[in-house]
Amino acid sequence: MAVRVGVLGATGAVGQRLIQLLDPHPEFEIAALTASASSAGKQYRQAAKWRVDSPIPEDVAEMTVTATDPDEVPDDVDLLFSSLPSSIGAEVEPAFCEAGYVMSSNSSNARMAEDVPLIIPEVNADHLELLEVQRDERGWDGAMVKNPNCSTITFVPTLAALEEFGLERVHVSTLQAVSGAGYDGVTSMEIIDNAIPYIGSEEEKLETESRKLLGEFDGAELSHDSVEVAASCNRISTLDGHLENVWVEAQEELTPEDAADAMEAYPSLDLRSSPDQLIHVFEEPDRPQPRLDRTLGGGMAISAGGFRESTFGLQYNCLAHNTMRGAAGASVLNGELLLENGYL
Ligand SMILES: NC(=O)C1=CN([C@@H]2O[C@H](COP(=O)(O)OP(=O)(O)OC[C@H]3O[C@@H](n4cnc5c(N)ncnc54)[C@H](OP(=O)(O)O)[C@@H]3O)[C@@H](O)[C@H]2O)C=CC1
Ligand SMILES: N[C@@H](CC(=O)OP(=O)(O)O)C(=O)O
Repeated sequence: MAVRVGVLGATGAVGQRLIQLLDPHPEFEIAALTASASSAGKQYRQAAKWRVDSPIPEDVAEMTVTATDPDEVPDDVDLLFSSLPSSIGAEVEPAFCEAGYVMSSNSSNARMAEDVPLIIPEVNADHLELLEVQRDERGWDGAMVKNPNCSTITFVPTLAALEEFGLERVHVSTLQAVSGAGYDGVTSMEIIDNAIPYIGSEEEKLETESRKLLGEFDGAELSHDSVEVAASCNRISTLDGHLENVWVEAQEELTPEDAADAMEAYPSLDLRSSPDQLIHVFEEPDRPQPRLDRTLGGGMAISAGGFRESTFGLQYNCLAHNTMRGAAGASVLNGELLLENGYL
């Protein structure tokens, strides 16, 4: 029987992607949709300005949106996907977990909290056991799992593939699509014929979340990895797909061929939304490119290419679809991991 799920922030850009992925999902059944007070009580088709590139699912369109309040969500909903603005998430997500709901959240609040697992299933599924610590400390029947920032998700799997070489220092520079800023995030007058070398708090997120993801969980505490990470983030005028330039200094000798082989061999999982091949390695020097490569693996694969030796160690480029692998798809994958591990 399918698990009954709810979407918090269901009318937003990420909420709509979540509905697009969850509606046909064989393991999940959409049973609750929440948004702000101005949407509560409306039919979903009236509350949401549907902008996703497939028709609005008819059964979802007929559902009534409720306020984002634990008392408004039916008790037989077992899993919540949250795509709320982080300031709202910080207020309401703990109340849902306290009320017994298990939550897979995309919002950035609490990602760095010591007892909150920040998960990319193919990289650190073992960190999920941190939920036992979380439940002990907070007295929750529910649980909270986070997925990282979309730019973090793009480069961390490639670093995980190189960990055996002893990562010391990483520099990453991003070229981020406009969809990452949301529908109203940057105006056409700002971004056409332009690039913006600033995305608020993004650099700090890449630098800290990456070390948490690559850290070790010993059954009681999570220690962050010692690799030093420096990031520089830029908005460009692509629609979807974050492209990143990465430089890696390692303890061991790390040639371009070693790196390409390690990434190609890095395993995926057999969760329903995991791609068959997690990291696609391109030999062509001008790939990956956002328009050509963002939909690989149904938008859930990472791609990499342009491997070369540089003054600052190994250099390469990587890419992922920011609203699929980087947001809604990442939350769904974490929901599948929670299901597989008996949390639902
Ligand atoms: N856009 C993207 O590609 C990415 C976004 N994210 C993150 O995901 C989250 C959502 O982003 P996005 O979908 O773009 O945001 P949107 O602004 O498009 O959607 C926000 C959602 O939250 C609801 N909401 C707003 N205020 C409240 C409130 N006071 N109480 C309850 N619900 C409220 C909105 O409801 P209503 O329609 O009623 O206002 C809407 O459903 C953010 O934390 C963002 O940083 C992460 C990665 C990528
Ligand atoms: N800041 C990201 C999207 C985002 O909302 O990130 P976060 O999930 O960390 O809030 C971008 O602009 O591409």
